[in-house]
Amino acid sequence: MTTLGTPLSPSATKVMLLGSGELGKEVLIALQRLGVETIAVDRYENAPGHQVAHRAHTIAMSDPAQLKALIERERPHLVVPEIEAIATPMLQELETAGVVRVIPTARAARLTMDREGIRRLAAETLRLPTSPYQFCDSLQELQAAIDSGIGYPCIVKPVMSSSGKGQSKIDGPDDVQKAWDYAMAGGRVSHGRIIVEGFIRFDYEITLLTVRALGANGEPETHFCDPIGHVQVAGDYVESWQPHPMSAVALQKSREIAKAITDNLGGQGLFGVELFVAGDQVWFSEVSPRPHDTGMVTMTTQWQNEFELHARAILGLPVDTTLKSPGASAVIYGGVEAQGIAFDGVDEALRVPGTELRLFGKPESFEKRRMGVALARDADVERARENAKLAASKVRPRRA
Ligand SMILES: Nc1ncnc2c1ncn2[C@@H]1O[C@H](COP(=O)(O)OP(=O)(O)OP(=O)(O)O)[C@@H](O)[C@H]1O
Ligand SMILES: NCC(=O)N[C@@H]1O[C@H](COP(=O)([O-])[O-])[C@@H](O)[C@H]1O
Ligand SMILES: [Mg+2]
Repeated sequence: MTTLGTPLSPSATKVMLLGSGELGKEVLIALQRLGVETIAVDRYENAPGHQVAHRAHTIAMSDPAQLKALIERERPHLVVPEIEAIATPMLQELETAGVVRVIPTARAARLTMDREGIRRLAAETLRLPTSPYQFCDSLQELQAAIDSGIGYPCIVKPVMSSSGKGQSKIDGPDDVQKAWDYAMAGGRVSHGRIIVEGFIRFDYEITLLTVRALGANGEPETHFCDPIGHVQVAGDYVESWQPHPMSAVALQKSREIAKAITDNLGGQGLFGVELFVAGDQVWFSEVSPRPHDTGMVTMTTQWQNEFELHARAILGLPVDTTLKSPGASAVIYGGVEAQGIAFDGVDEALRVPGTELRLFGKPESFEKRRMGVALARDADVERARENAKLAASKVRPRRA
């Protein structure tokens, strides 16, 4: 049985988000709607989630001492990681000591913060199909890995990074040094290690949102959302849509892979399982043990979006993953480097039929920082894609 309390009272159910960007902001809103007391944490002031939570804290989440002190001070019932770069060994320590419950589990947060942890689990322990890969600590090791089997083209990524930071494609020997230097500069936590992956020539890639939620008997059950198709540029998502059509065989394989990896990671919550598909062949790429950026489309396509599903699942509540309407999302980048920017054209954007906008409220804009997203629903998913892109293009960020 789940019992929820009253926020800001002794009965409160308290949830702490570690990372409070655009994804955490929506989880916080979903929790607020259930009367949960929310605590938003991020590395900078006035992060999107800070603006909607009961309390906001700014700390270095990768510093175990700061993280421990804050958790001991706030004593949340649940700690919900929202980014990778967190002192996850400390979370494991606190979970083992019974101080907090980490979503979905501290082990899942630790394994997925490092590409090596999750890739070895998927490929070597669970034997899921993945791209060929090697881990390297120097430019020489990278060159040797390429020469001894990974070959060209290949992709280099820092082991600790996300949203394509530090990631680049190597087409031939001339690109190797550049890719190494870029990876060294781009990781989220300074770390000299990279993964080099053989390039998969997929027909399309999907995110399969997979929810582990408690059934009526108290046992975890797995629910799948309809597949989300997406386009990535330089390792960062620019467009997504749902549903993405798939052959019955590819869909079945995708669900089997998603079930295998999420069963192993365990706990309760929503996962974004990233898969590459060519014909009926499916490769596991990676998994987020939390809502996924490409899943923002569910804010317009599902009865319960990915953030509501996460909130419900972690609280032990039932979930419903059914589609409401086909739809699409398109990213709005900052385009300028400035604080407190203004967005022109919001009215023109919202005149595009069936559209909605989310402007995240990030205090500082960078050229390639995701500042908002346009959503569009339409019975025809291709028209939804066009409309989402059109609406996004009408929003013009500028220096205020
Ligand atoms: N081995 C590969 N072969 C072909 N394309 C790849 C490969 N690895 C990554 N990509 C492309 O780069 C994108 C980003 O890669 P990946 O998901 O590993 O990076 P990320 O930084 O963790 O991204 P995010 O945090 O946004 O999920 C993939 O969605 C895919 O389009
Ligand atoms: N692919 C992971 C992802 O999309 N994470 C989302 O981006 C935020 C960081 O944005 P920022 O770099 O602009 O601060 C994170 O807090 C999370 O919401
Ligand atoms: Mg990814």
